[in-house]
Amino acid sequence: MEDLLLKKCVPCDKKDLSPMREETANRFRLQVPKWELVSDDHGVMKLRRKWKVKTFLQGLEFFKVVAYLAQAEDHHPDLHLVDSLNITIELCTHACGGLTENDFILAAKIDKLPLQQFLRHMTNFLSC
Ligand SMILES: C[C@H](O)[C@H](O)[C@H]1CNC2=NC(N)=NC(=O)C2=N1
Repeated sequence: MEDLLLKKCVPCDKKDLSPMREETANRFRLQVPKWELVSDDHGVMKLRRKWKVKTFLQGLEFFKVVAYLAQAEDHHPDLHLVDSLNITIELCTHACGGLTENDFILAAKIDKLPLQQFLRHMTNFLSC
């Protein structure tokens, strides 16, 4: 499997786009092991990772860094900041209601962002 970091998200407005199967998703996930594979109430597969930030404002700064990456890739994660300090990012491809390679590319690139400055404990750097 090619290095996700060397790839770029592709436009996902194509009608023939279909979500990957769980087996394929599990294979891709080996490259982004900090992300869990989850299914929502409608059975839509997503990637999810959690962090704890130092302050609420740092949470928003965290989002801003992720947002610039998302804009550059034209692929947009769901960003949650709950109970002031708890961040959850979920990735799926809305256009097809499931996971595509784009989600794994973005996950790999988020993992490489220098986010330590925002995080509450160094132990949480690897997620909490
Ligand atoms: C043309 C462009 O690729 C699409 O509008 C993108 C924008 N960002 C997106 N982000 C996500 N997460 N899912 C999408 O289907 C999606 N579509």
